[in-house]
Amino acid sequence: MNELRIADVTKSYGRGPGAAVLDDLSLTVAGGELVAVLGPSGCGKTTLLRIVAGFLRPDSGTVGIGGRTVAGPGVHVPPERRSVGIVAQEGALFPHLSVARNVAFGLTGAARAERRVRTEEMLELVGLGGYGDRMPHELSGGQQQRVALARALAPRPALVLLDEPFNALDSGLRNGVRADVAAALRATGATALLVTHDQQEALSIADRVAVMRSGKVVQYGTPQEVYRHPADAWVAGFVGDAVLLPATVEGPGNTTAATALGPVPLSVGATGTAGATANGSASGSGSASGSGSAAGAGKAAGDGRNGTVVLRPEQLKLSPADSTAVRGTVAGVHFYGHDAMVAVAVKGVEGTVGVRLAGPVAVRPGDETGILVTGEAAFHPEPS
Ligand SMILES: Nc1ncnc2c1ncn2[C@@H]1O[C@H](COP(=O)(O)OP(=O)(O)OP(=O)(O)O)[C@@H](O)[C@H]1O
Repeated sequence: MNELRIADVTKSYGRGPGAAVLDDLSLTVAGGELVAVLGPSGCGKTTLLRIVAGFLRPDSGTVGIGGRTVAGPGVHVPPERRSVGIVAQEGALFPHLSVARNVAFGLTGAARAERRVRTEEMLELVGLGGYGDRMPHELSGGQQQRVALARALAPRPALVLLDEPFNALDSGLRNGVRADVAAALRATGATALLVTHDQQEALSIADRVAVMRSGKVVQYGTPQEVYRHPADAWVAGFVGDAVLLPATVEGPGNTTAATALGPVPLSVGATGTAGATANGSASGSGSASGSGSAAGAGKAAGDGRNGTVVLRPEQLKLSPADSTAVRGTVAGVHFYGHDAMVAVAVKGVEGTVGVRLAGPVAVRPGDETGILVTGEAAFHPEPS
């Protein structure tokens, strides 16, 4: 299978020391896997993709595709010889060529009949069978992106690189096209690296997510691992809405933390006492584990240790104001259709606490309410 192995890659655009855009970055994508590189604008995602594609050379480190080194000391295989298919953000189809000729573009070595069969097969795969004679401008944005994927997959590349491919699509269309693209990639067994700054996109379609910050992979794990056990408070906030509470470990076995919302049970290993890593790096390649290892695993953390508890808004519930729960005041209600977020001001918490509600919202700003925590939380000790 076509594994992608990025090892110790460093790249700077030459603005002196400290200007490294990629900082000793390592990441391994197993053959047939779809990995999303998720990070904020400017963290180096596109630079990484361009190095893998061969449009840029790393300052140091190596890139291997399917066991062959394509970039490294003294090695630079040009892009067209890397067996890499690329799906760009938008507008990447040749406007003067029909859909079929766009898809067939990379099939130069094949006989004409074979090209026709492969082209139609790829268009079927992306749900556009019979569209071969259309011109790109006769397609919607989502259809154009699916043609771009068909074109990338047609020559059976070892690796497919997708650079924010759904950015230009409106939100109604985006979910459907994402799912179709992920399904098409899986159907061909292609190894794929998708770059995005959209956490929903990364979590919903990738097998694993590499969270990038300032040129480094700070966490690498399955979507659930990254969401449930974020490596640090920054990752927690970046991959979803997070409630961060100052906390002190307490209780028998250090399994609970005292917070402004009352005692919160900590997930196994969350204080480093149960020996489990919580950031999912154990199931990764080992080459891209988070530097801020989740929950302080391995660090001595015991009763009285201070840190931060990370909860998700869906772990919080409202209860009657006269219940025994911790009380707060509703500061705002934001309705999103499928759910709503209620912001609650709680004594001892900076800002407000977000509570996600799936059903009807019975509270209004100014109301007193009780607030309950359900489930377990990750704990990040303060550095000692
Ligand atoms: N050709 C270049 N010359 C100099 N600096 C560059 C060049 N290309 C990118 N940079 C800088 O490198 C950093 C990383 O850029 P890159 O495009 O890789 O980030 P990104 O994570 O893809 O961002 P975005 O999501 O906004 O596309 C940025 O600070 C950017 O300004």
